[in-house]
Amino acid sequence: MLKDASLVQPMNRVTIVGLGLIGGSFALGLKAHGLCNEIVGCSRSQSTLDKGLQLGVIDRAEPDILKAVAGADLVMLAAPIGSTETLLRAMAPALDGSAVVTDAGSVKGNVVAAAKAVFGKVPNWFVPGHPIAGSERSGVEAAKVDLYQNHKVILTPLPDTDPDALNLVQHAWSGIGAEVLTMSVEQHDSVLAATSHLPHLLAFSLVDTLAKEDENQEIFRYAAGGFRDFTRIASSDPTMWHDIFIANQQSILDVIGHFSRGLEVFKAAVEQQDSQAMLGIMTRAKVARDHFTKMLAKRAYSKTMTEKNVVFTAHRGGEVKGSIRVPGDKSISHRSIMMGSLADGVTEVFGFLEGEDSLATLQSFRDLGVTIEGPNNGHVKVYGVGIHGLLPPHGPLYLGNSGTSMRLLAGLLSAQKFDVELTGDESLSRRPMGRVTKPLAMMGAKVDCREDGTPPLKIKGGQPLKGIHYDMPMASAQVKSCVLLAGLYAEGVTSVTEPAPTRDHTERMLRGFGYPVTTEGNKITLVGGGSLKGTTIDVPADISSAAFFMVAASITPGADLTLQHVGINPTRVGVINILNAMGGNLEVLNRREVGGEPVADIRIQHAKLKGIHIPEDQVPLAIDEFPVLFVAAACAEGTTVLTGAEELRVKESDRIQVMADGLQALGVKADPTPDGIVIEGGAYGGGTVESHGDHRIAMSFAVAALRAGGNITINNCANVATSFPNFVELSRKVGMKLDVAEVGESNG
Ligand SMILES: O=C(O)C1=C[C@@H](OP(=O)(O)O)[C@@H](O)[C@H](O)C1
Ligand SMILES: C=C(OP(=O)(O)O)C(=O)O
Repeated sequence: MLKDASLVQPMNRVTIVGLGLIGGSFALGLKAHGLCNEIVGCSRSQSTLDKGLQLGVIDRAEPDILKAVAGADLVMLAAPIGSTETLLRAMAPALDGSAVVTDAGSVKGNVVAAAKAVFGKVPNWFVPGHPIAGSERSGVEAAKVDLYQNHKVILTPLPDTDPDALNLVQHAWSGIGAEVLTMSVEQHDSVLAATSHLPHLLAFSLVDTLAKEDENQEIFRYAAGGFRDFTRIASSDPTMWHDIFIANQQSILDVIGHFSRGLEVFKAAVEQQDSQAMLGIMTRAKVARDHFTKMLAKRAYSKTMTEKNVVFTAHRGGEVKGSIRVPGDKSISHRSIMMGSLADGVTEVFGFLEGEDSLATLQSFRDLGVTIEGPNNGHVKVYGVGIHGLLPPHGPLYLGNSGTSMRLLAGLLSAQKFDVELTGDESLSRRPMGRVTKPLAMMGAKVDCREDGTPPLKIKGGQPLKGIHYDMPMASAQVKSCVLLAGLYAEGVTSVTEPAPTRDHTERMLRGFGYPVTTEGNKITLVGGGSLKGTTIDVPADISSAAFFMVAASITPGADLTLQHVGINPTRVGVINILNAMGGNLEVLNRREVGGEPVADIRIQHAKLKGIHIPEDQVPLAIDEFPVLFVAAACAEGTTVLTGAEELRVKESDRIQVMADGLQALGVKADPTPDGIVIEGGAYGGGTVESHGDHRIAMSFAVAALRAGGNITINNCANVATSFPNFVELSRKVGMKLDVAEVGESNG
């Protein structure tokens, strides 16, 4: 048996049994990467062996299988899977345990059964494998040196498989550029039945069906585009696919049954001209397909901190001039999908934020069975399923970076009949969820998190909820909304008191959907058991995104900027109040009300800012704006003191510490305190800062460059897309000088 040390040495001899596209490409890869000194080819066909020698795929041809296998370090079985048992039996006398044997068959259950039939049990030197690569071309002449480059190879070791044998096979595949995964034989066969065997079967069947039609000549003459794309794989090798359909019979029959039921549903929708059902199927399919395409191209749908490091270089200086509209409000966008889904009838949303956070909410409701069209330029159409119409999702709901999605969904889903799990990215997985699981437990919900109170959240379905009064220990709109959304399903009255006013979009929007909610002082109350009626929602521009430009204009000499259609809900205007209290020049113009939310245009001109002690009653009203307000403080004359803001420590990052570190790196005197920060204004330089994957930190330091003595390099900025996907474009439009690059791997 080859031991570990041999892994760094090239193998002495590899024998390929069955010299076609798959075996030949493996041989070429091993040779090209110097992983093997000699390749022996074995085939029943002399002409194949001759071709293999001629093309340089093999070094030696050996038609006698016993001779071919003797003395090999590795034997690759790459013949059609129907012949596996015969070939193993033929080579058995030459296998004394010194060679590792692997295979490349598309089905693993039958290969394992063949090995058992020949050897009594699966030998520990046998490592079943399957490269997920191929082409509709076959034969040794189609072999390609890079066929497996960046392709997946699945190995299905058994409990007894020798770890050294597994290592050797893994090393061979990864050495030729493949990505090696392991899974069980059963899992492999059912996954492949769905993702490979069924599509091939359908392609063969469709072409055969059409070819039998009388007018087939006509059909094929005009069959371009869709037909060609869909049926490319019907040119694959029939013998090989025959063997696969026999070998993986049960899994294939299961998946054909599943597919047939889906086809029947689609057929009925077409028959009945049921537009909602048809659009539901197709939008879900399109989204899923786009998602897979991005995943396969390694561009994640939701940008996370483990991806490439997106680096902003914010050049010192620049202007802030003109008139822009920032994207839609994130809080309102989340809620529009949630309530639109629970409503009876259709809800149309305009101005929806196409950022990763609100898209995570949208995707979750698709996963919960809701048909949602769009977003197309901020237009979303939600076909509400009614308050009891959500369906169990097929897996955990992934909420990316979005705390709002997780906490609000926790409330809403704790009252459903089905179990569901909520997961998120690295940052969200560190954020406290005890603040929602506690009141939900009081209502009778069963929501588990990790021992330290962090996600994932596992919600047990079928729990009857009862209304409670909850006196919130912290000012949090997410906790308030979570309890109120659970309250929709609870028996009796649910009420919440908040220690300070927080954003009231949930209450306003529930009323907009015709659900009575009362607010008396700091107490919000609703009664469970009602229903929501679909409506139209116009999402104003997000004041939290506008805030970056409010500060940018305030600190930049000569600046004069108008921000259009900004939501100025009184529970959100802390940033305007604070900047004006610092001596800022912000005018609120053209006030109007759109769909229950006040909106205005805001004109900001440069002003000399001065440091202040920020009034604590403004803290919840500007909770997301503090990172950029700290930049304003760094540009102000004198000292700015923030207190009562410990909540900032549990956002996407610890925003007090991370901002203090970044400001200090630029030479600003910034002293963090447990519940705030003390910042001395004055001149500062350039430098490199870490955003820790927090969108608001990244954008704040981009703004800081307007007054910096040098350029500012900001690491880990991919998550700007969570709340403000066109931040860079709009920054440049107003005259800021921002460059973006993607480098290496992110370090989080
Ligand atoms: O309800 C909401 O939409 C939000 C509430 C706030 O969080 P907390 O409730 O944790 O303060 C805020 O920071 C977040 O960006 C959005
Ligand atoms: C705190 C924020 O969002 P969330 O809690 O939804 O992640 C934010 O956007 O600043």
